[in-house]
Amino acid sequence: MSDQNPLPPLEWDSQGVQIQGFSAGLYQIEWLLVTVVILYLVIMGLPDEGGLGVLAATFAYFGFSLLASRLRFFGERQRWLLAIHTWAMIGFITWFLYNTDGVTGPLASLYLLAVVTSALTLGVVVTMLEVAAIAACQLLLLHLLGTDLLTIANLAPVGTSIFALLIVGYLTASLVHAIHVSNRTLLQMASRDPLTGLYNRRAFDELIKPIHQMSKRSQRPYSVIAMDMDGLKRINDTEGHSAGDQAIRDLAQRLMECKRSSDVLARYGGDEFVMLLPETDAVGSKKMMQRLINAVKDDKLSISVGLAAYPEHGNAFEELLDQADSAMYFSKASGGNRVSVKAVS
Ligand SMILES: Nc1nc2c(ncn2[C@@H]2O[C@H](COP(=O)(O)OP(=O)(O)OP(=O)(O)O)[C@@H](O)[C@H]2O)c(=O)[nH]1
Repeated sequence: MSDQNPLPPLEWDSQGVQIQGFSAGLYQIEWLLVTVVILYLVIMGLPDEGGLGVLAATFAYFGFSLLASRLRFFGERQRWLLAIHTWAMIGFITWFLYNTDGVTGPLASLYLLAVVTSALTLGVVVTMLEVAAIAACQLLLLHLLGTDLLTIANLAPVGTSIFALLIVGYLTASLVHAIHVSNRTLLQMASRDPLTGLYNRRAFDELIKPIHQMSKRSQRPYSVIAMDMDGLKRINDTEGHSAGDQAIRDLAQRLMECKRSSDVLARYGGDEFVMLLPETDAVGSKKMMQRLINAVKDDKLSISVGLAAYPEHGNAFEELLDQADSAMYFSKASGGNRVSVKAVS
């Protein structure tokens, strides 16, 4: 039915989507870190003390990253599992620095990779905590390397680099948060009908795909409902366009109240609504629609309804929607305010 680009999941956790999209970038950052470390070791040679340890840690870290990228058992949508990646990164960098040029050398800026990874995916608070963890690691390193922690001259370089990490982490995480917010707003605008707040046609066409696939696999039924309001033009002509708008909103409200939470409801256009009822055959959905017709009568509204069910009326969603549509036109031609299951030629 629709060749448009697929939407992200509609009830999306924008940060979750961001994390998912970022997973490829995460491995690139990890492998960049390993490349920098190996380049350093090739150019500078293995450190006299702990050289083998550094080499072993580098291979272990690379193996961890490779395994995570191949097996995908970390499932980057889960934030705390992604946090494990950044902790592993911080631990590896700390071990590397311990065995090479310590906290005060240029290699300490490798911590930026962990901070940026965290800021892109885990938000401001977690990133600030990660910077605190990096500060603790740096102080521990200074202590292990025998530096006097009580002198300002020794602490100043660490303080400066931590301050820089804080700024980079905070600004990056804030920027990413702003992008989440605007993405969420854009998605809302692209997937909702502004008058009723229901899903629009594009969103509906995307949402029904997984339901159709699931029913096909399990051979469980589902029903497609086409609904059209009766007499909207008359309301517009006699009471004005805003009364027509209100009638559409009232109907949408009723439909929302009557449907189950698993049912997918959308305004398809004008005074036309569609609904998909998972796990419901034609008999069940006809009963439900009859109840709905009675319920909208209380609002002095009337609808014509047509329905078709999978698999009894067709195997493709488009076919079912066509069947439901022609059944709806049959209801309309029969005087409206009724539900029909199959169109009569
Ligand atoms: N107020 C309002 N009117 C709309 C909206 N969208 C479409 N319409 C109008 O609704 C009317 C629908 O006309 P018809 O398709 O003939 O529907 P009807 O008057 O309900 O007639 P039947 O469907 O035959 O019962 C048209 O005049 C459209 O301009 C909307 O968002 N708000």
